[in-house]
Amino acid sequence: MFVLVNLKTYPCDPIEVAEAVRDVNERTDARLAVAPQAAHLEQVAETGAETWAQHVDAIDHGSNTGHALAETVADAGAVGTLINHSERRLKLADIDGAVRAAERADLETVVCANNPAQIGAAAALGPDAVAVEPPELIGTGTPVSQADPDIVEDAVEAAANVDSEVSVLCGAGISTGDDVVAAGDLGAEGVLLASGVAKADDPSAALADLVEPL
Ligand SMILES: O=C[C@H](O)COP(=O)(O)O
Repeated sequence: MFVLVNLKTYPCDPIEVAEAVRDVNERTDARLAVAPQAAHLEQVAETGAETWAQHVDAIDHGSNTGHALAETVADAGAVGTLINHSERRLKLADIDGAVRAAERADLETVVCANNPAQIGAAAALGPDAVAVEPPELIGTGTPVSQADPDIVEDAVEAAANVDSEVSVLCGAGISTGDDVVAAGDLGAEGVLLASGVAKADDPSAALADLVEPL
């Protein structure tokens, strides 16, 4: 299972979380990665944790201001990027452009979507993975794998119908090892989570709990 921890703009210490991701990753068969804010990418990557960007733009080098260029994100040490997170929604053409930009910079891609229909459309753009996240469950602590298992199974089916090479992650409310196991039982190959780790008093213990049953 792939466990991708998005730090959003939570007021956590990105280095503390990244070191915990690195250390827990060494003790499990699961794959752990962390997605800090853009300004923290380099410091986080230097810890040795697998580092992802939260977003890249559909742009190339040139006359662009206030954007995230995929090559710069990769230079900072990121190996992958989220695209179209529920809190950073893009138009379809910009999702496509961001996937192409990430490919150009050799970044792995996870395109987020709200529901199975959008997952099918996202998979058609050829990312490495898609992540289904019902927006109403994000940050609630109520796991999607428990509150809405059908959405995960339907997303897995929708992606497979379009491109069987595209992996499916699920997210929203995931905070325990049981949630991760339930996601896997529904066909997800990974989970995307944030508050369960970023808001935890002890991020290292929260991460250890997440991967303990894997
Ligand atoms: O990127 C992470 C997702 O939006 C899930 O957030 P959450 O784990 O706080 O529900």
